[in-house]
Amino acid sequence: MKFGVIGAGQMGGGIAQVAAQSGFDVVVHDQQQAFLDRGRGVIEKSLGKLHEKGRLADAPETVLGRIRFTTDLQDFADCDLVVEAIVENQGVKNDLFRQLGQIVKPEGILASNTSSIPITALATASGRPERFIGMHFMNPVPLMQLVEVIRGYQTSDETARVVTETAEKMGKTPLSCNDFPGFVSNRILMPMLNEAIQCVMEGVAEPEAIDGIMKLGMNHPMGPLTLADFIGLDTCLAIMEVLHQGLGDDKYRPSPLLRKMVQAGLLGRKSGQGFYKY
Ligand SMILES: CC(=O)CC(=O)SCCNC(=O)CCNC(=O)[C@H](O)C(C)(C)COP(=O)(O)OP(=O)(O)OC[C@H]1O[C@@H](n2cnc3c(N)ncnc32)[C@H](O)[C@@H]1OP(=O)(O)O
Ligand SMILES: NC(=O)C1=CN([C@@H]2O[C@H](COP(=O)(O)OP(=O)(O)OC[C@H]3O[C@@H](n4cnc5c(N)ncnc54)[C@H](OP(=O)(O)O)[C@@H]3O)[C@@H](O)[C@H]2O)C=CC1
Repeated sequence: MKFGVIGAGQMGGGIAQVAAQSGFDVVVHDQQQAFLDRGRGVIEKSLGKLHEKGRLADAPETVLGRIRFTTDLQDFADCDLVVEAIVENQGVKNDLFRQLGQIVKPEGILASNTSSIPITALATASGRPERFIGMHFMNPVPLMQLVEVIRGYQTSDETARVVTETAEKMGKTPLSCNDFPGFVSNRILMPMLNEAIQCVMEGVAEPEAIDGIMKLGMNHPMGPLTLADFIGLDTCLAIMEVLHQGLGDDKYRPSPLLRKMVQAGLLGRKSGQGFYKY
């Protein structure tokens, strides 16, 4: 299978890495060479760690050798499956899928790693709704077991079968759900993170205490503010906006503090500062 990934950020890089670890030929796109170089560096570091721990079947160079980096979308013409992992913005994703629908061979499947945006709407933009699906990996992709598979209104059984089997070949556990805002994962996770941010805003406790209470008290591997910083506060805000708008209930209102931090450019780990400094 020829596997395409659009976006060499934290998710796109991780998806490309795990696809290559599974033996697929992978092509990865980003808008500029500098972003591809950064993504390649992150993949190299991750492969090095996994190799050290004996968790890689092939040598890191062999895995890396299966990945081609490009700034040209035309290189996706012969892909069997293309997974998009660019910014969580419906307009930007629609534009990309309009282009990919024209470029990728007609039998190719297009998938989005979106955290919350309606799969059915993106499927329409692609012009091939039967061969369109949500393939939602979790962060960090090399370590997390789940792929949430989201069927759009017109996704075919064959598309769902191919994507489920591909996720299994990547060593993941695919679990499926229907196309509702935030799907299952972020409809349940993100309100908790938003509530933790609201607790900071209201002075309920310091960030360290909020994270400590949830880690030690609920056995969560990361506290909610550490996790929000890890995901990216811009992405968290975008997901809350989709939940709020899509479900029409004020219980999903983004915390004003979350909004303010994103406006200030404090995006978490990726910008060097969020609730903590990195
Ligand atoms: C927003 C969405 O749409 C959906 C989402 O993805 S929501 C986010 C979902 N993800 C989570 O909730 C993650 C929660 N956190 C965790 O599960 C864990 O903290 C974790 C799996 C990330 C890390 O595991 P941990 O047991 O806490 O141990 P930790 O010591 O931090 O890391 C384990 C090792 O993995 C390594 N590691 C971390 N990321 C890695 C990566 N990408 N590749 C390779 N190795 C990695 C660490 O460096 C560490 O190595 P050492 O032992 O050599 O130091
Ligand atoms: N962060 C997370 O924990 C998770 C995120 N997701 C989803 O994955 C997707 C990517 O998230 P993540 O990897 O965290 O984000 P990053 O910010 O790490 O990467 C975003 C990628 O999108 C590219 N991009 C930004 N703007 C545009 C644009 N206008 N046109 C084309 N490409 C653009 C970026 O390139 P550049 O460097 O050029 O800006 C970068 O490659 C989102 O849909 C997100 O919701 C899903 C699961 C978990």
